[in-house]
Amino acid sequence: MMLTALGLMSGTSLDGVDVALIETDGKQVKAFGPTGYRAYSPAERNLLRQALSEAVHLSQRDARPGILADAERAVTRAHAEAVTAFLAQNRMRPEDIDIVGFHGQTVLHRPEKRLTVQIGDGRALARAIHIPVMYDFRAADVEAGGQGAPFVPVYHRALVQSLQREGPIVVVNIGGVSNVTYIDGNEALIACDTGPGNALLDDFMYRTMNQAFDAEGKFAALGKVDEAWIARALELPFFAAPPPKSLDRNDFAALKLGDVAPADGAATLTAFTAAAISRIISLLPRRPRSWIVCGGGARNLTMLRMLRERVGSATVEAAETLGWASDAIEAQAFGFLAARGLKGLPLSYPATTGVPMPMTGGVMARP
Ligand SMILES: Nc1ncnc2c1ncn2[C@@H]1O[C@H](COP(=O)(O)OP(=O)(O)OP(=O)(O)O)[C@@H](O)[C@H]1O
Ligand SMILES: CC(=O)N[C@H]1[C@@H]2OC[C@@H](O2)[C@@H](O)[C@@H]1O[C@H](C)C(=O)O
Repeated sequence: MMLTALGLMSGTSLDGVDVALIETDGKQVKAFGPTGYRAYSPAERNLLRQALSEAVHLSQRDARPGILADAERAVTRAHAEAVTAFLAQNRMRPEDIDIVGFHGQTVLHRPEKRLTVQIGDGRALARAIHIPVMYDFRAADVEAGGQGAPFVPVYHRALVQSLQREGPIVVVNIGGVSNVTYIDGNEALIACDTGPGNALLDDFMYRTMNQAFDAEGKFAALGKVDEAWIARALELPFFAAPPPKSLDRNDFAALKLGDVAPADGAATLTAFTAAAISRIISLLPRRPRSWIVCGGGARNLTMLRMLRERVGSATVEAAETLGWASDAIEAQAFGFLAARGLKGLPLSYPATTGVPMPMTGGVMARP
């Protein structure tokens, strides 16, 4: 049975809520619908940053001490507003949507402690928007001993099904953190986080240039890459570990560049992201022939160039050039995952999150 699924994603970049509609049976995507976006206000972004700091002390997934309760209310409200605006813009009613997939906002990710925390109240959202909501997608996986991330790989596989490209194919998502999905014919999916995405670079741009990010990678293009710094950073044990593996947004925040010219720092951090992504090649069964890049990092032309320089003769294409809605892929993915969860299909696999067996998940809230 085909479902009309609305996916909602608030990623590690803390920029806002992505909204995307798809028609799916949880296996294939029949049609892509409209997309939407609701930016966080500066005050909301600030609240989320504080929530991330406070969440470091959490030891239970459902505890909301201090500012985390405020942050959760703000996240739920922002998502409700995003859905209401989306429905109005597209002249739709709540009854037109079968299910909402609500990721929430990750504030802490510690898979080694079987802990991953996404704030956002699924029940309150269902009541506010009058649509059934599936949420807490990562909970069952971490509880069973999985990494709890990445979850987008099943959706990447569905997207790649209709694509004519030489395999193995890797889909890379460069968000706050980067993750890859390796697809090689009918073999099992392999996936993992690879290291930093844009988060280190964004934080650096904010500190040194008072800018939220390096638009199109123009600033990094002016700088000189410190390859020795990158080689040292890549010695961290995370990079040599085979998949599955996953990261918290701030896992590399302690890496310091020292006293560098801002453009050189931006160039080095951009190259670090590209180098960490290409580091995965030697940990995969076969060398990928085609790389498809999605997430905000696909708009960073310097990052794309640096990735091209590090993947040998393989092709590197931005997802947008294939007609995929790059910014909406994660939101689409959570709509797709909600449809899968509703049907009891697996969301994660031993080779994507390290969960002992293919695992379904998601918690349902009805209005
Ligand atoms: N025009 C652009 N030029 C360069 N970089 C850009 C551009 N637009 C977005 N980005 C980068 O992409 C980031 C946002 O990426 P994205 O929306 O994929 O992240 P996310 O979904 O929040 O993260 P994650 O996938 O880790 O959850 C921005 O913070 C910025 O660094
Ligand atoms: C715990 C968490 O929220 N992880 C995010 C983060 O952002 C990118 C990368 O790290 C990925 O593992 C994941 O997001 C995508 C949506 C995923 O689960 O596939």
